[in-house]
Amino acid sequence: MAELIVALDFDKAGDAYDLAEKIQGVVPWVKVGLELFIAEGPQIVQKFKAIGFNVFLDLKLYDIPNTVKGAAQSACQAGADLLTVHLSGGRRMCEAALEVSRTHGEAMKIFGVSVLTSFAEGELIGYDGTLSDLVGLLAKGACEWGMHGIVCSGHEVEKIKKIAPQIKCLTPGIRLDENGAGDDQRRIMTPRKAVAAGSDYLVVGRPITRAKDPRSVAVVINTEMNEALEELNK
Ligand SMILES: O=c1ccn([C@@H]2O[C@H](COP(=O)(O)O)[C@@H](O)[C@H]2O)c(=O)[nH]1
Repeated sequence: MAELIVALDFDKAGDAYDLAEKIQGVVPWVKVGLELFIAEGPQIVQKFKAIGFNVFLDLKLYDIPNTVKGAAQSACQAGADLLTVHLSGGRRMCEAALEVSRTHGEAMKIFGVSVLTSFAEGELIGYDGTLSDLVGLLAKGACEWGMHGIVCSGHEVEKIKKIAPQIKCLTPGIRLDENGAGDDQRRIMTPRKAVAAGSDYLVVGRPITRAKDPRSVAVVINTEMNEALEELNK
């Protein structure tokens, strides 16, 4: 089953709650990212938990292992269900976050960010290969290290699932119109195609948060996701 996560990229708790109220009952997860977390602090996580949402804390940690371990501990205490670290932080850094998760019965899952969906081919400094190859390489590491999941664009999901069928894929860069996001995202995909490719979680921000009727857009996305799943299970 694929699940929808709505990215609450706001700088005020009030705006985030207003949006969360509109999607309650339709969407099981909210994402708290850097903007909201820095503005409101870790208590924001508990507040969304208290009103029934699972919380994806997308802090994309990248630091020395000891610092990441401390940050993961704080995230776990705040009540996050899922935390991100950058896979490019390497084995020891990712394992430091995983150790915290294991100490707490793996209640908080650790997902590794591969290559941000805002990158297009040729944009990574000092790297001449394809982004798909780089994601594949990082996915192999993620599997060896025991990561719970990988953050990747929809275009890399099939490749990752071939390398590691058991690992979860979380996909941002979701757009209802696949012809172009017209924004900062570069590797985009429709909800239907991302689920058909095998993605387990779709993260959607602006297509829902900036819509006139966020709940209706969330319903449309859920419908696409369910139809794609039914097609897969035929
Ligand atoms: O590679 C990545 C990793 C994380 N994100 C996050 O997902 C949402 C996407 O929001 P949209 O408004 O739908 O573009 C956002 O919070 C990012 O921080 C990502 O886009 N790409």
